[in-house]
Order: sequence, then structure tokens, then C-alpha cells
Amino acid sequence: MATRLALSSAKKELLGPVKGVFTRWRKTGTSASSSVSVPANQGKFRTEEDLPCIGSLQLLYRVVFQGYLKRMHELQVYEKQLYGSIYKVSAGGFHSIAMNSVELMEELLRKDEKFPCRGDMTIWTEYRDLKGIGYGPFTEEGERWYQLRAILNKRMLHPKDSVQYGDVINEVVTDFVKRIYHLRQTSPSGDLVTNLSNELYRFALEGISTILFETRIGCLENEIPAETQDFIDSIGRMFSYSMLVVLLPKWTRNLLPFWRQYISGWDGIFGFARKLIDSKMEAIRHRVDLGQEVEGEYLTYLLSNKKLTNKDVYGSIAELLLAGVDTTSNTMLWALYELSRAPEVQDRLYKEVSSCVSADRIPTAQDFAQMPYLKAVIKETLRQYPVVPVNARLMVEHDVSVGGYFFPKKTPFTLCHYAMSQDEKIFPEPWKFKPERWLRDGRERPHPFGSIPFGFGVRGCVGRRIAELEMYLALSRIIRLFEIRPDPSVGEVKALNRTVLVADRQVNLHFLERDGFSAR
Ligand code: HEM
Repeated sequence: MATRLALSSAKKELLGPVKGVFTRWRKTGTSASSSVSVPANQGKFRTEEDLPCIGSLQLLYRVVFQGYLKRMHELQVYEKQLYGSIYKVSAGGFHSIAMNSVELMEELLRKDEKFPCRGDMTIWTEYRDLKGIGYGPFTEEGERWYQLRAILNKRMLHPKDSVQYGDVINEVVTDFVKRIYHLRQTSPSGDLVTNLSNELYRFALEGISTILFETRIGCLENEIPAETQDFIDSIGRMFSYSMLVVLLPKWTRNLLPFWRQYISGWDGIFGFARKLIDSKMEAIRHRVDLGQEVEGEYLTYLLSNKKLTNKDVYGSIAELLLAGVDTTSNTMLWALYELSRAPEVQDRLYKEVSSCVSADRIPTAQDFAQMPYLKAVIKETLRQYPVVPVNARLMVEHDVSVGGYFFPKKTPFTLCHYAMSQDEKIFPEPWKFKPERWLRDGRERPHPFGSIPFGFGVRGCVGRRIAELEMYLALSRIIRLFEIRPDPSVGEVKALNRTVLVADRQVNLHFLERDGFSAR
């Protein structure tokens, strides 16, 4: 399913991180111009002219002939070997300064602006402008973005806020476990779950929808309801036509079907979200009319916030939903895959979980304070497979100096997270899945900027705590019930970069029921 959400050209992956894929980067004024305020002491800095530069032909060669098209994350590692920790990519309309060392990353991100920016999001904002829908956390910028995040962060970003979603997430986990039992039983060996990416996508979509809409949408039922399926297809359509829409000139929009398909994808996404939001709105109004107290979770909180119009709520909910599915589902996939290949790690995790939670009890958010190894497993998964392998920053207001180089404002930066997470100096034996490296047991811990899978600072991931809680609740329950083993017919799974890191093939895993369990 994640594959459906992917775009399939080199440009998208070059264009940046979470958002860059859908972005038409404009060549911004990177040489000193009259609008640039050059510090008095600029003379002591080098400029981007001094940096090694990757041009269009080199890039084309690597992407097409060296086969990096779907492995742009690995290209980060290769280019680091060739050019070092900072270099420039200037190809076609794309221009950016790439960085891949913890020192540079830390220096840049610590200079992040009050309203950090990842870059141009025109391709998403166009639809919203066309239909008069408000912007969400991805698309909003500046002061308005700041105000929006102040509202969205509440009830979501702090661990104590996310804890309140424990029960609803656990209901979804229970249904996911039931689905695993069902799938195993229908498999020839009686314990195999095939196409796990698809199953985890359904789990993650159900999870985030339940949190956001306070309504179950049926992704874990054997027959997905038609409206939900239409919504899933709309997400796929929107993502798969994004790139064509970015690449093709605007005058083709009325001639070719792509723009219409792209718009119909968004229509489906917002139509579904709008219906659920409106019916929640109606229920709230009804309660208010009856003089009853209005209580509820995230959507009720947003709808009863006087600073947000309904249009704003549509915009934000849709973006939260889009950001919260492939990220969590693919991280879960990589975690289960790595655990299946490392029995000793899995065993240690099982021992930790079973010593904290008795067989007849479902883990709760509070239990995870006693499960450092579970947290380390997720951290290590995100280190080895940073599901968002590249991020970006655009300093909008100020010139900036990094690593002794001067960059005028509006210089786009590419943050090569994948290359950093493979750096042997920070992570000895980076190819090994070693959750221990994250334990606070007296050993030296990795540099804090070595792995920042949720981004950094005030623009960092708003769903981080929700995602972590979802993954802890699901993984602890699965490991308590099953021993996970690889399906030898699958072979070694590699990551492809399709906006997020996805598996290069269908992943199947054996779920062997542990002794004494029957939790159906
Ligand atoms: C494993 C799970 C996830 C990972 C690794 C992840 C990673 C990221 C990263 C790297 C960013 C960019 C941050 C930056 O620029 O500094 C981001 C932004 C964002 N994420 Fe997540 N994410 C995950 C799950 C979620 C979930 C579950 C939600 C929704 C509840 C979500 C909503 C968002 C939103 C709305 C933004 C944009 C924030 C802004 O621009 O203000 N993410 N995420």
C-alpha cells in the first residue's frame, strides 16, 4: 500500500523530505544579491561557490545508469564518500546544499528560525486555494503556522497528552491481533502472514483515523467498507499523480488527464474527512443544545477551539492523516522484519515485555516507562531505516553561516538523515541492528544529532508521541503473543526510497503462537 503512496521519479526524491517530493523548488537567489544582507565579516567565510557541485549530467548518470533512482537514500552515502560532509546539488530547477555530518546538522538546526520552513509547498496549497480549504501544519508557513502548531501540539505532542489515546489505540491493536490470527489460520502453514506492508498500512490508517476522527473506519474488517476503500484509493491517486503534475507545465492540465486525477484524489480525501468532521460537529452541536458537557478527544478539541474555523480543521486533519500512516506502518514493518532476523534481540524484548506485563493483561501507555529495550528497538529501527530519509530547511529571514561557509537567506538545505545514520564514527557497525546502543546503562550514547528521525525543533513531527505510543502498544502486544520468524522464500529485504523507506518486495512473516497463549 505504501507503494501506492509513492511517486516514482528521481526528481521527487531529490526535491527533499516529507514535503519536497511534491514541491517544485524554485531556484532561489543563492548568489549574493541586493536583497541579501551580507554580514560585515563575510570575508572570513567561504561561499557555496567553493563547494563541490553535482550538476544535471552527473545526477542523471547516477540516477539512470548507476541505478540510484529508487535508492536515493543510498546515493546520500555514496556522495558523502565522494564529496564529504557538505556539497551542492544544482540540477535543472533544483538547487540545494546537502549536508550529512552531525556537526553541520547541529550547527544549522540550532540556527533554525522562529518559523522554520522546509520549502515551497505550492503543489499542495494549489488545491486548498482552489477549493477554499484552510492550510494544515505542512502547508502553512510563518506566523500563521506558528499559531496553528500551538493549537495542534496541545493534546498531541507531550507524552502525557498522547497517553490519553492509549485505550483507543489498544482497541485498534486488539482488532489487528485478531486479524493476524485470522490471516495465519487461512495460510497453508497456519502461521504465515503475507504482505505485511498492506496489513500494517490498514492498522496505521485505522489507528490514526480513530484518534483524529474519534470514529472507527473499518480498515481491519475482512471487507473494508466501500467509502473507506474509496478514501484509501483517493490517497493513492493523489500521491501517484503528484509527480506528473509537478513535472508537466500548467498548460497541459486541461489537455491531459493527470491534473484531473490529482484533483479527484484530493476531492476524495477531503470529502471523506469532511463527512466525518461534519457529523462530529453535528453531534457536538446536539450536545450543546441539550446543555450537555462537550467532551471528547482530538477532533472535539479542535472543533471546539474558537481560533480555528471549520475550514482550518479540514485542512489540518487531512494533513495529519496523510503524515501518520506510511511513516508508522513502514517503521513497524522494519521493526518486525529486523526482529525476525535477530532471535536474540527478539528474545530479550520478549523477556522485558513479559516481565512487565502479565499474560492476562494488555500493556498500557504507563507500562512503557519500564520498557527501555522496547524503546531502544524502535529507536534502532528508525536509525537503520529512517522512514523519512531526507529532510530540508530553507532559511527565509536570515543569511546563515554553517561549517565556515556563508549562505544568503533563501538558500535551500537538504539534510541527509540516512547518510548520517550509516556513519560508522557515530554508529559503529551501522549495518547491524543493535538496540543496545540506545540503552542508558552507562555506555556512551550516540551523538544526539546522529539520528533525528522525527526532525528537529518547533517544526519537528507533531505526531511523534502518537506514533511512538502506537508502535509501543502494537509491538509489545505482538511480541507477547507471537514469536516472529522470517519466511525464507522472501530473501533479504532492501529499502526503496518512495518518499518514505519502503520494502523492495512483499514481506511475509511467520507468527508462531507462544506457549500458553490463546488471545483470540
Ligand atoms: C514513525 C513515525 C513518524 C516519523 C518517523 C515522522 C517523521 C517526521 C519528520 C522527519 C517530519 C519533519 C520534521 C522537521 O521538518 O523537522 C515530520 C513532520 C510532520 N509529521 Fe511526522 N512522522 C511520523 C509519524 C507521524 C504521525 C503519526 C503524524 C500524525 C499524527 C505525523 C504528522 C506530522 C506532521 C503534521 C508534520 C509536519 C509538521 C510541521 O510542518 O509543522 N507524523 N514527521
